[in-house]
Amino acid sequence: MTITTEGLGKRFNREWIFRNLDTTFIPGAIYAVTGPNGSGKSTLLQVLWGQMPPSKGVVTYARGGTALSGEDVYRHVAVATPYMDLIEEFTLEEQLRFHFSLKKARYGLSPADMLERMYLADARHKVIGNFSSGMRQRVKLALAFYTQADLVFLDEPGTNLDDRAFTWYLDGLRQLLTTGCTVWVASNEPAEYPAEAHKVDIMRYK
Ligand SMILES: Nc1ncnc2c1ncn2[C@@H]1O[C@H](COP(=O)(O)OP(=O)(O)OP(=O)(O)O)[C@@H](O)[C@H]1O
Repeated sequence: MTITTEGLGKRFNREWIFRNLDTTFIPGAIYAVTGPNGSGKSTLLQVLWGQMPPSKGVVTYARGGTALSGEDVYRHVAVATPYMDLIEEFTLEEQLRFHFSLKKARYGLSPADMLERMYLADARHKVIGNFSSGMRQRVKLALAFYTQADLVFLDEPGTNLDDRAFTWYLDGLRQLLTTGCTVWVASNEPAEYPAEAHKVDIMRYK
């Protein structure tokens, strides 16, 4: 899917978070959205995936040359963000089964395959409420990686990951990039995205 922004801007009250963003995001590419804390990286991602309306300008979506309504974009989106909640009362297996009863899985994976790939098979019957912060982050990333989606938004993906989990994340990201989807990584940490990522420095749009 191609996303085009024209004169895009977002403000909260009187403060412009970003403005005058004219960009085309092309399928199969990876974008690193960079900028200091509080500069607007998460806000830009939310505007791009249609969760938040812009204050100015437009975002248009096209899939295979056909325009797509902003209201239908959510069907093609997978997201992992710090403010996204998992279902605390579910076990990991229930969480996966629930999510993938609504969304199609990527790579033809079953929940059992996913548990193996996430190195969390031993925690399949543990309730999410008792997961550590690093385990939660792996679940969020796995849901984003393993959902069949054209657009994948990863906000601060390396948060709380230990070295082994970070390697798992980078492997998953690399594999994702072979599928032709478009990926956004909002991060100030260059290790969290490959060197070929196109940079979108939010500070240029203040
Ligand atoms: N719903 C909201 N209402 C008012 N202000 C908001 C709202 N959401 C975000 N902001 C403000 O917008 C600015 C950008 O926030 P955002 O979370 O997008 O930054 P960020 O670059 O992702 O930060 P971080 O690196 O800390 O995650 C901040 O000043 C924040 O306080």
